[in-house]
Amino acid sequence: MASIKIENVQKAFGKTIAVDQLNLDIKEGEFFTFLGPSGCGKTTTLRMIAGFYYPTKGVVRFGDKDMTRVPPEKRNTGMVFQNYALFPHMTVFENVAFGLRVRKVSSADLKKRVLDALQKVRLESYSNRQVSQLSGGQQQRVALARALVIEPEILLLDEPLSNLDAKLRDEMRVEILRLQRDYKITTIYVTHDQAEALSMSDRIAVFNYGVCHQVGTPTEIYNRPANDFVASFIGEINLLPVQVEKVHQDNIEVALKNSEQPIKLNVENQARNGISIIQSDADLAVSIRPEAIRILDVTEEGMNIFKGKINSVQFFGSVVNVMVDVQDVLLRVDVFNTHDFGYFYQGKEVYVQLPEKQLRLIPVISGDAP
Ligand SMILES: Nc1ncnc2c1ncn2[C@@H]1O[C@H](COP(=O)(O)OP(=O)(O)OP(=O)(O)O)[C@@H](O)[C@H]1O
Repeated sequence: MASIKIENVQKAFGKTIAVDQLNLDIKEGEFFTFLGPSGCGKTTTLRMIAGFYYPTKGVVRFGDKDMTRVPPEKRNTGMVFQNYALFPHMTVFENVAFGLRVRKVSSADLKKRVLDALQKVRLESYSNRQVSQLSGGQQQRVALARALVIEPEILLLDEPLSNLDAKLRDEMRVEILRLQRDYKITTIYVTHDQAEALSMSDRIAVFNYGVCHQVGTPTEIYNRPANDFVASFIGEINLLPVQVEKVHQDNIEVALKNSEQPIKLNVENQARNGISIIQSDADLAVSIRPEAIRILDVTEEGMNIFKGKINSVQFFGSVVNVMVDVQDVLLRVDVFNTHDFGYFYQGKEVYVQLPEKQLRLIPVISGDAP
């Protein structure tokens, strides 16, 4: 097991800067996910950790050891790829044994370790099968066993589930987490699937255009996004452009920019996204998750309550999505399906409450993409 430190790393391919000014501190035994859209630099970063690429600038450390220019075979990392990268004409046993044979492990030890690894991924009865006779999920288990059998310090998983159907994906998520906990191995998981990232990770780094925008636990990333990119990449969100009117010690008064009549909101004044953001030149928005907005039949005492009209209703089974028009600002509200059929309908007048603690004042950076 090892911790991983990435210090001011940049990777350029000619004029393309694939990764820039990257700093990450991944703890021993952590399940750490790189999340972001296609081409954002996830795989390039993983490959710099594996040693397949060397950084253009910066340092990669495992524990205190500088690994920046150490070749892959001297790093003790196990890697699993999206396309499995198995040898199709070899048996399951031989695929898993491959890394041990390269390391010249004695045949008795080799047999024991391969069978142990196959048992861990529940494929012990398949050891003599050709890999080409296995299902996608089984092949991915072989790839996992092959990576784990060498007892790596670090496990690197590059979109390992993206070739599997939805049901198998769910099963393999559980399997990977179980293995990670059994082996207590520092794991980096690359995905563009937010549900995978939120449900599996200890912490997540969110990337876009080669830049890491936020590192945090799944709840931090979801509840306290650092900017509009993170907010809208993960889950559904209402993003309301605002300008700051007044700053108080505990809260900030903002005014919505696009409303017909002035709408003022009170937002909690947090040190993290309060003063420093207000003093910067960034455009600002208030973000709120659809499930955090309350719909009321009658108005109540309280802050941030506005009269609106239902614009549309969509039924999704457990959740009903209600779009509410407040002074030309359209708010997405998700409510649990606990009301009678027809309770929400187009044109119905309602009140909405945007609870102060659920509102985040965040910088708008999406215009900055190269
Ligand atoms: N070997 C290479 N040569 C030139 N450019 C590259 C190379 N590898 C990656 N890039 C570029 O670097 C950027 C980041 O690519 P990378 O593969 O790291 O993204 P990613 O987030 O893993 O994407 P995906 O989810 O599609 O795999 C992209 O613009 C890509 O085109």
